[in-house]
Amino acid sequence: MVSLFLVKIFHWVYQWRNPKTNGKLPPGSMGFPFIGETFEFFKPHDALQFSTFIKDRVLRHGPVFRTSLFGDKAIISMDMELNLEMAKANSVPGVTKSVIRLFGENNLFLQSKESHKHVRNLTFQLLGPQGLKSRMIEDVDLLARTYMEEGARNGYLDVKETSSKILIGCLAKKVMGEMEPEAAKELALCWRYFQSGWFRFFLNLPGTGVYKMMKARKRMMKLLRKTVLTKRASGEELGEFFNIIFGEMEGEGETMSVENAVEYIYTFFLVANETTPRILAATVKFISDHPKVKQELQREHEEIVRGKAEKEGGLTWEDYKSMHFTQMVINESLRIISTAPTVLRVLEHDFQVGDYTIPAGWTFMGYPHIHFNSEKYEDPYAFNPWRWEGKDLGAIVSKTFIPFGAGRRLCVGAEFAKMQMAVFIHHLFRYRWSMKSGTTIIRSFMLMFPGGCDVQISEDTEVDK
Ligand code: HEM
Repeated sequence: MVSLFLVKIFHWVYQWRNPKTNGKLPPGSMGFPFIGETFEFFKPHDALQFSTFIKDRVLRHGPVFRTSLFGDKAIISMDMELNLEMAKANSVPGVTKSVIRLFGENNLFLQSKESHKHVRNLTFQLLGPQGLKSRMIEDVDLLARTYMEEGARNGYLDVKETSSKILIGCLAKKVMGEMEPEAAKELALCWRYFQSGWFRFFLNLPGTGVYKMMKARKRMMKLLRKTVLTKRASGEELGEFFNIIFGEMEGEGETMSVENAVEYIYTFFLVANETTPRILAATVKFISDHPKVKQELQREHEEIVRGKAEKEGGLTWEDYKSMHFTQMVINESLRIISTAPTVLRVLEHDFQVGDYTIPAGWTFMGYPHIHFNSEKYEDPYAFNPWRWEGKDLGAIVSKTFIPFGAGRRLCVGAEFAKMQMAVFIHHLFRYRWSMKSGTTIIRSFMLMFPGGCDVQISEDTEVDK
């Protein structure tokens, strides 16, 4: 009996380590059953370098190898051509089971090609250049100014947290219109439970990050749903986003159910909050570490302030577009901090790569290794915004630059993120500021700041005072 059990176990382990395919799999190892190589993959590392997990395997197996992460079979690729091909050929997002649970099984971003196309078009109306210009920049500007002033009064501000507050504040207003103070408070509270690390574990067990996130999700969805239904019943104005989503602006019929609309909006809150604040905090750290960059930014932003007829005049879209050096800094920061995969897909069909076959159903994770190719970027590990001089700063994707992914799942919030970062930097440079010494950036898939990411600013150091 025992020996039969052992044979079964060995067989199971053998099958796990040698998955069946229609061809030859790329080299690699699958680790332990179920857990795979997840823990090694997540070991924290210097954020400006690829992890030892990746480096070791590239040395051992070459730029394309197999592994198992988060309970799924996966292919990791450092090959840019393959990454772009996969991004174009596949439209199913490569997200973990915990992420699917969090985003909602019926989330339109995860549904059929048609619904995905529809939400992308819709998002473009909300967050594309026209939407940002006409309805976003003003709010981001006002919130950034307000929080910066608050920080100056306190003597410091946490960059990640402040960026998060700006994002949530701005999205909440666009989504809900004027919100009951109680509801706004409750919405802010939900974020406390949205901790990093939630995507790692695929089991929703009490005490885990996933469990807390799922609870927060439920609360937030309930709140959004209630606000929408109450406002609609009383004929009160919803925010501009819901007006557009429900097609009321153009006097069209309803295009999306309340349920789907709430889930769609929730996706923004979640994704936006997990990305921009971290990248922005890293960018501020890079600026702080490079005095010449800081000096050039100071010059650019002082010039914008000087050019204003009124000192307190808000930023315009033209001001934003005139921030050339700031945009060079943002691009450089996005390039150098991209030490994580940016093209994530589940393969829809078997895919042939040279002698190897990548099976349908496997997760594909494409790393932007090209960002560190010395033929494309001289001295690639150096933070040098001037390398972007004369380049198209508006492009969010190219053959050598994929911080926002590529193809059919290219980030829909890229323009919004870049604008928010630029506006934040502008307001930061209204003060003489310094980053708290000892700030470090590590990566455990996501960017982390173990010592925090505070900057010291004060009212006395306001430029032009
Ligand atoms: C600097 C900040 C950001 C970075 C680096 C970033 C990066 C990415 C990446 C790498 C992808 C996957 C693309 C792929 O697999 O090809 C993605 C997708 C996505 N991002 Fe962003 N993102 C950022 C900010 C935002 C913001 C602010 C929002 C929303 C307001 C947003 C919404 C989304 C959505 C909805 C998707 C899924 C798109 C789809 O499946 O069609 N992102 N992002």
